Amino acid sequence: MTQRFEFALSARDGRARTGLIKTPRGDIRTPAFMPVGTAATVKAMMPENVRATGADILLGNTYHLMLRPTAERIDALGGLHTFMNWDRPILTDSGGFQVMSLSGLRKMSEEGVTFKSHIDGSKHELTPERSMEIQRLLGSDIVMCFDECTPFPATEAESLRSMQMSMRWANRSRAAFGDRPGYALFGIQQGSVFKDQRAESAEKLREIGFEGYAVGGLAVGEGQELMFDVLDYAPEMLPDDRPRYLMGVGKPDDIVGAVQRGIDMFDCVLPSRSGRTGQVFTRRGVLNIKNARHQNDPRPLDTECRCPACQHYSRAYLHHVFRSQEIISSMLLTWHNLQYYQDLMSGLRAAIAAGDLATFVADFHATRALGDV
Ligand SMILES: CNc1nc2cc3c(=O)[nH]c(N)nc3c(CCc3ccccc3)c2[nH]1
Repeated sequence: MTQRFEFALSARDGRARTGLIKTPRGDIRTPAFMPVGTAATVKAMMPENVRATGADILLGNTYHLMLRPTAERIDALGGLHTFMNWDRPILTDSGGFQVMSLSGLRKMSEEGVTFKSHIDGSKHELTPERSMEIQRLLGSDIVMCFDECTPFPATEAESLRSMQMSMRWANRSRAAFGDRPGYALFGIQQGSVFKDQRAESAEKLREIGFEGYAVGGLAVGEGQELMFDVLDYAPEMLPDDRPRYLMGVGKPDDIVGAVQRGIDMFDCVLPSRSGRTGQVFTRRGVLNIKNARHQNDPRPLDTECRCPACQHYSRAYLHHVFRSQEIISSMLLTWHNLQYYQDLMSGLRAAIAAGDLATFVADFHATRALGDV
């Protein structure tokens, strides 16, 4: 086990890369999908079962945990790893994105953001310094800079102002983070869909220096085509030898396209959240188990899947427990969707290592086009 945070690339295929992030709490195989554990739990999953799907790292959330149960209480109880019984790496977001998407009444300034809790209306403040302190109290292994995710659409002027404030906040985040061997601080590139601004942001982050870099400001409603247009140049503006994390992405085909464009790390609520609404990901596309067409179907969700849902239950059963709003429905569908995502990532890693990513991607799309999900 290393006491340092290291990233080693083991193979490349075009712009795609596969490698390993080594941390004191364990290794992360890249390209990696990181399940979201917002309130110190991946909903409907026990941590050992999240690990069983193949996940090497989980995500936590500064915004949610600072409101409830508070970072100070989690720290007093031994930190987030002990608190949620996950001893492998945890990445936490810095909170700004969630404030803008969840909180009531908020005021932005150069200092940071003040807002009212969506839980009880109490007043709170987040600044780069406070965000670093919260993430330190939580004990997260990968800390994200406090930034503003520029809303989409934004004019060039709005985007430039927002990005430049995020870069000043990145400076303050780096200063407040301090010297913490084995822990990593990731910078977040902004600049919306403007190439020159993405370049300016990347240069500023490189100047400051981070252990990893995120492409922020995407998956905010711009659509896949525009996202891929940005990814055609933005990732490669970031240091080649450090992990690149595309925040909030995404659907399986978003991930495949982003891996082809040089992204190493992903997070998305889709597999867990949509699982609870009956949406199921399979190699032949997406189905919704709520549909009456499944009520007599004895087949598993996906014949190639090794998860408990596919090994022991029929579509008919899963339809029944979903319709009956049984708790096991959320458990089995979440497990299956997370397993599907992890199997997709291990397929991508193997394909890059073998130098035949193009074949993998062609098969991925062809299988989904077969229909008959
Ligand atoms: C769904 N789309 C989406 N686009 C995002 C852009 C940004 C961005 O530009 N800056 C930051 N800081 N976060 C972003 C997030 C949240 C990702 C997250 C959620 C939960 C836990 C850990 C991490 C985003 N999510």
